[in-house]
Amino acid sequence: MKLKGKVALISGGARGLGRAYAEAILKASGKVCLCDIDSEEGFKTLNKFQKTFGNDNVMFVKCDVTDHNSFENVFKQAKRKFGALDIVVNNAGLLTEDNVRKTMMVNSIGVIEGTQLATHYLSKESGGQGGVVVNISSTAGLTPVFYMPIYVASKYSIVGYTRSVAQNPANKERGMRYTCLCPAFTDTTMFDKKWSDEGEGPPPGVSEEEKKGALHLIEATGVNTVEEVVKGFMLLLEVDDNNGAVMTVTKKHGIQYRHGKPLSHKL
Ligand SMILES: NC(=O)C1=CN([C@@H]2O[C@H](COP(=O)(O)OP(=O)(O)OC[C@H]3O[C@@H](n4cnc5c(N)ncnc54)[C@H](O)[C@@H]3O)[C@@H](O)[C@H]2O)C=CC1
Ligand SMILES: CCCCC/C=C\C=C\C(=O)C/C=C\C/C=C\CCCC(=O)O
Repeated sequence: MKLKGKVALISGGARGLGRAYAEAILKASGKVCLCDIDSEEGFKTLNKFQKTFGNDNVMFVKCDVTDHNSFENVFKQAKRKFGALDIVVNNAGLLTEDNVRKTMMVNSIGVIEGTQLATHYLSKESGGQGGVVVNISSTAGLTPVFYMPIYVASKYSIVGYTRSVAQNPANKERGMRYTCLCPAFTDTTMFDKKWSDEGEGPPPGVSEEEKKGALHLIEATGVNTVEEVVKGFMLLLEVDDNNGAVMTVTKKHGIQYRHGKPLSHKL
């Protein structure tokens, strides 16, 4: 897909990787509708982007992806402002091990409902022009990690869901493709590289013992920069014949496509 003039909706776009995906699309002369539950950060990002890319090319809508009406309102507003929608990035996510319902609601159901809304609002069948959905999972959606089993469960669900939706024979007629991006540890607020000492601390529900395991794993695997992940993300948008693609971005191996095989390492 050539990104010039294309319109993207990005959930969790106020900061971190979502904001970086948005910036990359804007730099490629696309237009972006950011949505996020954090409106303070969302409007800060909007102001910054408007200064660089112009008021006509970017908007922000406050939204909680676990509230279907709130999420659908973003699709409606984006179509109203920009007249079309071509790309949906289901990126909003959180990492906590002490609230299974919230984790599944945001990381799993938020992505599934975002995909359903994307199919409805983008599909040629319902008056759209077709387009691409990028669902954000994690390498923790392809391999077990003992200190974050709930997060892992939420991220595995996205890989299976995206692969399944991608197999629908109706996609061709609808002009839709569905892809999944699985970054390894990446240097954002969620990761907070100082969490082991003076930072915010490890995610809620992670014990001291598990913290040691996490540190060991982080040391062994390394930490992606945001730019490295954005490079993979842009490839998923730009390459047209990748329906069903699952891409990992890791410090050691860079960008790789996965074909249903589990990662080789044991954790
Ligand atoms: N940072 C990392 O190491 C990795 C992150 N990921 C995934 O990438 C995505 C983005 O992560 P980061 O940018 O690192 O995290 P982040 O914490 O910096 O950003 C996540 C954004 O999602 C928003 N959000 C959370 N709950 C929401 C809700 N209910 N409705 C709307 N927005 C909501 C937050 O307000 C925040 O702006 C997440 O899905 C995460 O699981 C995947 C692999 C590695
Ligand atoms: C205790 C948690 C530490 C902080 C982690 C913060 C964010 C992590 C987000 C993720 O999505 C986790 C990403 C990767 C972990 C999963 C597997 C590691 C193996 C990756 C590899 O082989 O390089």
